Amino acid sequence: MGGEILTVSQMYAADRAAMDQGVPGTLLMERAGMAVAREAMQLSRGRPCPVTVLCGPGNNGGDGFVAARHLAAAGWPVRLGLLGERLALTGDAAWAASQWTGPVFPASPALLDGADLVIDALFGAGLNRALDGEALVLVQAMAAADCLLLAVDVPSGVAGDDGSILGAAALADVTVTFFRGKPAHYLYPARRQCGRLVIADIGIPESVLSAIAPAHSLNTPGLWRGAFPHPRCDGHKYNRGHALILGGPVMTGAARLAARAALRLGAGLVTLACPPTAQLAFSVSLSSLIVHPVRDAQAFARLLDDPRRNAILLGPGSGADEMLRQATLAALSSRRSGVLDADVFTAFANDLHSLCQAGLDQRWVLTPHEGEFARLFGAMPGSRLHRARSAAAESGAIILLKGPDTVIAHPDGRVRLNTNAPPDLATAGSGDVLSGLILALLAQGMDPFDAASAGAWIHGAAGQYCGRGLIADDLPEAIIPVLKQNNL
Ligand SMILES: NC(=O)C1=CN([C@@H]2O[C@H](COP(=O)(O)OP(=O)(O)OC[C@H]3O[C@@H](n4cnc5c(N)ncnc54)[C@H](OP(=O)(O)O)[C@@H]3O)[C@@H](O)[C@H]2O)[C@@H](O)CC1
Ligand SMILES: [K+]
Repeated sequence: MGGEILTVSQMYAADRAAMDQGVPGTLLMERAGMAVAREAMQLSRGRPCPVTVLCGPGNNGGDGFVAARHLAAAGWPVRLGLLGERLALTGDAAWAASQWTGPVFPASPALLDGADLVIDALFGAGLNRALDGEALVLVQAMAAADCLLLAVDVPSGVAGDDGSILGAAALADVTVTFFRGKPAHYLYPARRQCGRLVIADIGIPESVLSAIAPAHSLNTPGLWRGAFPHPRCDGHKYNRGHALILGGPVMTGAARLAARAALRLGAGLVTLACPPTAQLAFSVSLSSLIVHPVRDAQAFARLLDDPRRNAILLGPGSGADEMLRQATLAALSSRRSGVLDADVFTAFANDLHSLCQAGLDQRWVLTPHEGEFARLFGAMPGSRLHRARSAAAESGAIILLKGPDTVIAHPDGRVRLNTNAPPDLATAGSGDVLSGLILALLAQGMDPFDAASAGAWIHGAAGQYCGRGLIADDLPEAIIPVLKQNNL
C-alpha cells in the first residue's frame, strides 16, 4: 500500500470514483466492517469476549453495524447501541442496519458496562463540529472505560484533516481506516489517540489516485531513495560537495554537531567559519573539519567566492547578531542552496521580507521548531500542517516544521509527514544534527525537498537506533548503521 495521505474530501472522492468504476458503496462498507471485525478478533486474541459497538448516525455507524454482524456470526456476544433514530439512517448505513438482526439499544454509557472491547463507530470522516450533548457524554464514557477500544476510521471527535480534537476523543488501542491514511492519523494530538493504525484494503482501485493527485504523503525512503547520493567509484572529495557552516563565538557545540553529522552523511569537505576567538574550540573538536577564522560578515562572504563551497548552513550557535544577519543575506544572494536554522529565526524575527528579498527560494530549507516558526512567521492560525504549507507558499522555501510529527512542506503545495522520530530525540543539539544531515545531502546535489525528507527520516532512524538515553552526540555515530541497515 502506498504512502499517500488523503484529506477527508479526497477520501470521499476516492469512494465516489470506486463507485463510478462499478464497486457498490454497500460492498465498500461490507469490506470496511469486515476489516473492523477482523481487527477486533485479533485485539481479543481470537477469544470471544463481550463487545459493545457504538454506532453513529452516518456511514461510520454503518461500518459498526457490519462489524457487529460479523462478530456476532463468529460467536462474539455483541451489544449494539445507536446514537439517533434507526429510521433516520439513510443510504449505505440504512442498508447495513437492515442486515443486523440483533437488538438495537439507544447508545448510552451503561452499554459499556461489562464490555471487554468497545468499537467506536460514532463519527468518522463526517465529523463537522465539536462534540456536545449525548455524543460528548458517550465519547467521555469510552475514554473512561477500562477495556480495549477499537476506533473505526478515526477515534470519534478527531478532525480527519488536521489532527485536532473537537471536544473529546478516547484513546484507542487500534484504529482501522480504509484505503489510505488521513492527516489526523499522523498529526498530534490525534495521532496519540489512534493507537496502532491499520489501513485496510476495501477494494477501492489504486487507479483512482491519479485523478485525485494527493499532495500529502508519509515520508518514507521510497520517495527519495532513487535520488539518494552515493559516492562514485571514480569520484573524489570535491564531487561529494563542500559544505560551509557558520559557527559562533560561544555556543560552539551546535555547529560542531552539525559539522559532524554533515561529514558522516557524506559531504566531501566541511568548512567551519568562526570568529577567531573560537578557532581553537572548533579545531580540536574534529580532525576532519576545516576551520576558517572570519572576523566579520565580509570575510564570510569572501568564502563564497569559491564556487566549490556549494551548500551553506547558518544558525546553529551562530549568535543572533548583525554578523549572522549579514552573513545570511550574503549566503542567500550567492545563489547556493542551504539550511537556515536556530539563531537565524531570531535574527530575522518578523522580517521574512529581508530573507525573501535577498534570494530565499526553494533551494533553501528552513528548519524551525514551533517557537522559532512563530518568531519568523508570526502567530499563524490553523494546524501545523496548514501553517507549514502557508509558510512554504509565503517564503518560497522548503519548510521543515520540527516536532514529533515533523511536517515538510514545498512551496508548490506538496507535503510529507515524517513519523519515525522517537521522543528521545527531544534533546539539546538534536536539531543541529538534523540541519547537518540536510546540509550534507544538499552539498551532494540532492533536491532540497528530498534532502529535507531524507534528513528527517535518517534523523528519526538514528534516534530509534540509539534508543533510550541518547544524547545528540550519539546521533552522528548512528548514521553508519542506519545507512547499512536501510541499504542507503
Ligand atoms: N469514504 C469512504 O471511502 C468510505 C467510508 N466509510 C465510512 O464512512 C464514514 C464517513 O461517513 P459519513 O460521511 O456518513 O460521516 P460520519 O463520520 O458517519 O458522520 C456523519 C454523521 O454525523 C453527524 N455529525 C457530525 N458531527 C457531529 C457532531 N459533532 N455531533 C453530532 N453529530 C455529528 C452528521 O450529522 P449532521 O451534520 O447531518 O447533523 C452525520 O449524521 C467514514 O468515516 C468511514 O467510516 C466506509 O463505509 C467505507 C467507504
Ligand atoms: K469512529
